[in-house]
This record gives sequence, structure tokens and C-alpha cells, in this order.
Amino acid sequence: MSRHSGGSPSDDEIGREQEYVSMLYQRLDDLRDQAATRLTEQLRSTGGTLQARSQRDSSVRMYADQVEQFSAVENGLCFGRLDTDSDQRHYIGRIGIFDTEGDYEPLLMDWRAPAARAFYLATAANPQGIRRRRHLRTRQRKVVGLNDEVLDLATASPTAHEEVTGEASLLAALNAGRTGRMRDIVQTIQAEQDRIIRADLPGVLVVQGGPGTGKTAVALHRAAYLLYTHRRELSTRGVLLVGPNVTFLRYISQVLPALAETGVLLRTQGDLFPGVSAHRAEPATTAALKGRLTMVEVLANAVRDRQRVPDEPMEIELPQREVLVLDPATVHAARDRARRSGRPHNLARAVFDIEVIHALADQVAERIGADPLGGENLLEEADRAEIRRELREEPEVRAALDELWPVLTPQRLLADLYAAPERIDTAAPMLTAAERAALHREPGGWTPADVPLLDEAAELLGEDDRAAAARRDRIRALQREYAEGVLEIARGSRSIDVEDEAEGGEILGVTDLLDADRLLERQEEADRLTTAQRAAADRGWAFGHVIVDEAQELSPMAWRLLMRRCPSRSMTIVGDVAQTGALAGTPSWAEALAPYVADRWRLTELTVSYRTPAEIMEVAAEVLAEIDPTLRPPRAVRSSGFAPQQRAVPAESLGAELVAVATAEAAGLTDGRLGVIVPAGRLDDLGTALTAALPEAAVGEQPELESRVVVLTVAEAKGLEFDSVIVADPDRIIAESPRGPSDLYVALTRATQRLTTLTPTPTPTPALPPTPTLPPTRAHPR
Ligand SMILES: Nc1ncnc2c1ncn2[C@@H]1O[C@H](COP(=O)(O)OP(=O)(O)OP(=O)(O)O)[C@@H](O)[C@H]1O
Repeated sequence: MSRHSGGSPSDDEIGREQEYVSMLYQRLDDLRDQAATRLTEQLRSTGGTLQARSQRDSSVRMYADQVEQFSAVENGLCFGRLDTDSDQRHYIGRIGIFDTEGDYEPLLMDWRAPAARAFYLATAANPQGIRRRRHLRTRQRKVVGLNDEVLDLATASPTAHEEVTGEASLLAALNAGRTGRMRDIVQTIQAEQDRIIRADLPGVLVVQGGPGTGKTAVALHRAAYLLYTHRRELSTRGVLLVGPNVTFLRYISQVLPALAETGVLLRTQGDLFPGVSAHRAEPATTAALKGRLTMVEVLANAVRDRQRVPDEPMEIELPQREVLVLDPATVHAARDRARRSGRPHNLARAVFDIEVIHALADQVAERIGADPLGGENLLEEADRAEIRRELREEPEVRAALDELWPVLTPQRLLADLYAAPERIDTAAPMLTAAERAALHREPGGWTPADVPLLDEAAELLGEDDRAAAARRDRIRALQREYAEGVLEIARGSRSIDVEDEAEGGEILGVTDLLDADRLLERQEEADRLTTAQRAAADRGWAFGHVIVDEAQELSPMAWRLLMRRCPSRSMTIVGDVAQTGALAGTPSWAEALAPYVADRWRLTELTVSYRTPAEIMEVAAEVLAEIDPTLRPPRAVRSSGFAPQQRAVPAESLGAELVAVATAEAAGLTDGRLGVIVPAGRLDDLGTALTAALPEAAVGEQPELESRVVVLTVAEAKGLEFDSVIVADPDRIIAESPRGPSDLYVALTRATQRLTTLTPTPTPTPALPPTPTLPPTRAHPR
């Protein structure tokens, strides 16, 4: 129990804090200016030894990062103060700032530092040496308010939220209008969240929690915390964060930069195979099929199917020489030998080649070295070696080898498989005819469910030279992007260039002296890519830590891919098995993880919903009971005061009613966002009706979330939130998928304030074909 100090803070008090905060901003400006000046100096200097150039490139990266970081922490730089029992004061903020002129005392303590932890954990019952916790509210650089909590059990009075820290600041954050971009929660992290954020690095940590319990927020802050605490280890190996779709990644994209961390690689499943951007659509049932572990066997069969033995002897016509004949038995033996080598397909090709070439060379030697007198063959081993060398160079021989044991890229293997029903029949006898038919499709782009299959194929095939060349191209493209980025930062700090140079008379910005191509040339000498960039280009990269958000959506094949990216199994897995929408998604964490870590994983649960107000949670709880009566919804931390509206409308006027309600809701928003969640099958017509009436409304595959009104399907709305939400035709949302109730649960829990559901009264809507029902998710998240 803590006591909120009564009355509003005096102007004097705010004035004193303003002085301190202004001093901190002055330091921040100085630090940024220093870094920008050094960046400019480094970019200008040329020549020197290779080592000097390499050091210079490291410095360029370091100063460019610093300029970016110092700019990113501008908002809310300092947000708290701790007064200890021994009358010390610690200001808490986004980064650490030290008194470099004095005795290096911390002027601002990084929120991740061990000593700052009491800011999140201290309670009146366990004050941890803290007498007062102060939340500072700032707008730009101005202090606009203070909230104090005195951690004093004797004088505390019980409040409704004894377990909540910084209640006033927390409620202000939760009730603020949404912007379409997720904000960090660094000022108001709650104790149960803090324990997860600061959990140990090694091992698999599963964070299970209902909607709005802060799983995404916790995952992002944990990434920032781990990078701070294990900087050396993780800055070389990198951190990967996987999210459910591109819209979601855009939604969270500003959180880590605002915490001064830019080194985390954010990816969807569709982008986890370097060189492929998989965003083609396909039926949910096909995606589910591709997610099954059976596909491991299907792909292994598909590879074996490409290792051919001809039915008849194969003739190879060499120019100026007679015809060589490759008989099936020879090829069979060569194939066996190559398979037994245990190497992946492309690397085993060398073994196959040696065997076949030997056999062909013997044929040639037989003819040209035959002793006319009937004695032993006249050719020496050196002659035979020469014949083998020549044969190896013959295009006709190479063509025959390519036909029998082609070197394949994963893309080639999979595209050829999908395109040919007979190949599918051979590779997938264990699937039903209907399933095999579902795999068949023409080439032209990849779906997210193809990505784990490409990855599996890459394992089976091994890397050939072409893949390595493609990787080099990708790295070069990234290096160019980086070079442009550095120059952009230098351009941004140009005013400093000018001031510096003004005294010397020569006014030349760094970008006048250097273009991206020249910087790129310098880059290539020293390979100065960030860890995240190098990791993104390299399929075999082993990350130091992997975080998966909305992890319940991952199929067994996707888990396989992710585990390959993280051999150390240092992972944070965040999700809610009650929200699983994907048909091949995870019904239980134990099932998903067992093949990789058995039961060596830790489960933590988040139990308080910060997003969804109590009134809405009550409605959502009914749907949750349908999914699994033993599951409990999270406890809402607040009420919004708005009772959810459940309206029945004539089916034929759903569009018109939706437009009317959306228009009224949009008009009622002072700031904030309206989300309209519609059944996937009605996105087109309802989206068109809404954009006709509300031109500002964003609809489409990756809708612009900063629009005031956004129209989306449940799959697109996953992980997002809006001030007000309208759910159109909940029954159809349920009917559209065997996991319909989970989809509706997701839809109902997206609002921070207001919820309206529009239910068409039965009849005219055409009946949907019945969908099979899946077994309910497990009662216990394990
Ligand atoms: N400690 C906190 N302080 C302030 N805001 C918080 C806190 N914890 C969570 N929130 C806010 O609650 C909302 C929900 O958080 P988040 O999206 O991380 O939840 P989630 O568990 O991932 O939800 P879902 O499962 O529905 O995707 C966000 O707006 C987040 O900023």
C-alpha cells in the first residue's frame, strides 16, 4: 500500500524539477553534438593503412548510432525520481547520463540499471530502501506534472489497486488516445511485468497472458533490457523478434528506438528466409497442411525424387568422340554412394560426379587403351586421370549429371514440386488425394507457410555456390543502404558542420565530399554491417536471443525453423493459446516445445489486462468460456465507464448500419483511433461502403494504422488496439474458421475504451458451408 501525497504539486516543486530536467536536456544536446562532430570528422578523413580504415569505419558506425540514439530518447528522457531512506535522489530515465565534468556521478540512471529496479518493484510493504517514488510527466522538454507515492505502510490507506505501482501515471497512459503506433511503457512497468523483463537470459521462457496483459510491451522491453545487460554477447550474435504480420511490426516499430535500441531484427515469418519476401495468399487449410511436421518427410522425398536413375541406358554423345553409355546400374551405384555419404543433396553431388565420371572414364580408357595384342590396358593411371579431367569439362557430360543429380536451390525444389502433380504424388504418398491437390500450384511468389519449407529444403540441399553468390549480392545491397543511412545522419547534423567550419572559412559538408558509392567502397574493405543486417542476409545465422510474439500462431514447421535460428535455445516466447487463429497454430506450449527442449522451459503468466476495460472483458469472457470453460480471462485494471453496445440490425442493412455507427463513433473521437473489424469474406464490400462514407478510413492488406479509422479482418487486427472498436457480424467471424471463437475473442478485446457489436438478424445472408470444429485448446496453458 502506498500513499499518494495529497494535493497538486506546488509550482516551486515543478520549477525545481524543471531545472533538473532542463540540465539533463542540455547534457543530451551536448552529447549529441559531440557525437555528430566526431561522425563528421571520421567521414571526412581518408587514406591510411587498412587497419586505420577499419578502425575509422568502426568509429563511423559508433558515432552514427550515438547520434540516432540521443535523438530517439528526446521524448520522456527523464520520467522518475527515487528518494531513498538515506536521503539520496536518483533520477530515472531512458538512458544513463553521467557527470563527465565532475566525479562521474550518474545524473540520470538508465531504467535498466539494477539500482533503478526499485522504481518498478518497491511497494509500501516492501519499500526496498525507497521513501518516495515520483513520476515526472513531461511534454516535450517541459515538466507538466508530478505524482508522488510515499512508500510508508503506517500512513498508507488501502486503495482499490494495491498491487499497481504509479497508479495515476499508469491510468493516464492507459486512457490516453491511441496514435496507431505502440508506445513504450518504460514509465509505468508493473511488478509482474518487470520480473519477466529482467528474467535470466538463458533458456526458453514462455509468457502466457490474456489479451492486453502487456505481452508485446514486455517482449519489447525485455529485448531492450537484455541488450543493455548482455551487450557484448548479444551485440555480436544479435536479437531476433518475430511478429505475426507486417502491419503488426509497423505498429511496434517505434518502441525499441524510443528505448535507444536499434539493433533488434524485426521480422515476420514470411521474411525469415533471406532473399524471399513471402506475402502471397493461400487458403488457411493449405497453410495448415504446410505447417504439419509431415512436410519434413515430404520434402526429403522430394529431394530423393530429384536423384534420378534412368530406366534405360543413357547415351552421351561427345563431339569428336564416340558415344558413351551410362547404364542404370552404374547410376544406381553412384546414387547409393552419394546418399550414403550423408551429405546434403548439393554437396553429395561431388560424390555422385566422381562415381559417374570414373565409370565413363573407364569406358573411354577401355576403347583407346585396349592392347591390340590382347594384353592389359595400355593406359597409365595418369592417362586415366587426364581422361577424367577432360570428361568433367565436357558440357554433354555435365548436362547428363545435371539431369540425374541437379544442383538445386530451395526455391527451385519447392517450385518444381508444387508445379507438378506427379512429383507431389511421389513425394507425398502419406497425404490424402485432396491434400496433395491442395499443394499443387503455379509458380509466382511465396506464402508465409512456404518459408519454413524453404528453410527445411535448404537444410536438405546444403548450400551451393549460387546461394553464396546470392548472399553476397544481398550483403552488398544492405551495405549500400547502410552507407546511404550514415550520410543521411551526417546530413541531419549539417548545421553543426557549418558552425564548425565557419571559423576556418571553408564550408563543406561531409556529403559534398563523399557519396554513398564511395562510402560503400570503404565499407566493403572492412565489412561494417550491423549484426542485425548481417544476420538478416544469412540463413545460417545463430541469434543470441529470439523473441516470438503472438507465438501461438506458429505451426510445427515454423517452430523448426525458429529453433534452427537459435541453437542456444535462449528464447522468449510470448502468446495466448486462447487467441490461436491459425489452423496449424499452437494449442499448447508443451506440445510445441517438447521436440526441442522437452520440459526444460519456464512458464510465466501475466494476469492483468491493461488494455481491455472491465465492461468489455465481461463480454469477452463469455466467448472465452466457449473456447474453453476452464480458462479465466485476465483481470481488467480499470473500467472505462462505457457499457459495450450490442446491436441487432437487419441483415440486408448491415453495411448502412455499420457506416452510420462508424461515422458517429469517428465523430466522437477527440483524438484516438477507431477500428472496424469485419469478417474476412466481407472486407471488400463493407470496406468499400465505409471508405465511401469516411474517406479517411484505411482498408487493405497493410492498412495505414495512423488513419483515424481502420477497417480490418481479425487476422490483421491481431496484437493491435484502438480506442473504439466496432465488430461487424460476430456470428460470421465465428463461422469463417474452425477457430472462430478464438477469432471473435481477439476481435472483442482490441478496444481500450468503447466496443460496439453489430449482429445481423438471421436469414438473408447466404449460409456458409459448415466448417469442421477443432478440439478445444488445453485448459492449462502448459
Ligand atoms: N505497465 C504498463 N503501463 C502502461 N501501459 C501498459 C502497461 N502494460 C501494458 N500496457 C498497455 O496495454 C496495452 C496492451 O499491451 P500489449 O499490446 O503489450 O498486450 P498483449 O498482451 O500483447 O495483448 P494481445 O494479446 O491482445 O496482443 C498497450 O497499449 C500497452 O501499452
